Amino acid sequence: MVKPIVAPSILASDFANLECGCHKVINAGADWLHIDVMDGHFVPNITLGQPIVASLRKAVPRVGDTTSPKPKAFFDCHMMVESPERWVADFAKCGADQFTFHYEATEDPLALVKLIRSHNMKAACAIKPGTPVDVLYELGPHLDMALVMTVEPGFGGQKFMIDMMPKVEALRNKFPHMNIQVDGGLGKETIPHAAKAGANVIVAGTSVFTAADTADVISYLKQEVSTNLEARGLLG
Ligand SMILES: O=C(CO)[C@H](O)[C@H](O)COP(=O)(O)O
Repeated sequence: MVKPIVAPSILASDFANLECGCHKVINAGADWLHIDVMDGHFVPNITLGQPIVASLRKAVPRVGDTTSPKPKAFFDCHMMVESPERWVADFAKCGADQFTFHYEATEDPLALVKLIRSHNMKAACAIKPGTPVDVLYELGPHLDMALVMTVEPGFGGQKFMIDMMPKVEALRNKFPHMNIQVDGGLGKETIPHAAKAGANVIVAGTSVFTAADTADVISYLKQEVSTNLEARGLLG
C-alpha cells in the first residue's frame, strides 16, 4: 500500500524567506519538503548545501518531534551531485530524512544504499530522462523510493516530459508498494498523466510556490494521486 505525498521543491521558494515559505506550504498540506542539492558538476547549477539544510531543520523539526510547536516535515534531499557517497554523513548530520542519489553518479548503487541506511536515512535512487528504467529493476527491492525525473535535472520551471510516463508505469507494475516519485513540471495540468502512470510522490516547485491558493494546488495533486491509487487497489 502507498500514500499520496506532495513534496514542494524549495528551489522555487524565496530563499530570503525560506522558513516562512516552508511553514506556508506545510500548513497548506504539504507532506515533505523536497530539497534540491546541486553541485555545479553533476548539473550545471549550484543551489544549497548542508549549512542551509541544518538551519532549515531548526525551523522545521522532524515529524514526531514533540518538543517544538513549529510545523514539521520530512526532508527529502535530492542530491544532484557527483560522488554522492561523500555527502552521506554530512547530510545525515544536518537533518536529512531521505537521501536520493542519482544512478548516473555512482559506480556501486547497492553499497551506497547500505551506507545511507547505516546513517539512519531512507535511501532513494533517481534516474535522468536519458537513463532506461530497467537499471532500477535489480536495485528496486533495496530502495525506499525511486525517482523518475520528468525534466533534465538542474533547473526549476521546465516543461514536464510526458514521455517519461512509461518508466513510471513499468516501476509501478514491478514494485506495487514502493514510493515512486516524479520531479519536474508537475502541476494541475500535468498531474493526471503522472497519477495515471502510478506515481505517488509528487515534487512540485513552481506550481506550489507561485500558486494564488497553495492549499488548493496541494489538495488537487493529492486527490489525483489518491483516485488513481485507489483504482489500482494500492491506496493505503
Ligand atoms: O529537481 C529539480 C530540478 O532539477 C526540481 O525539483 C524540479 O524541477 C521541480 O521544479 P518545478 O516544479 O518548478 O519544475
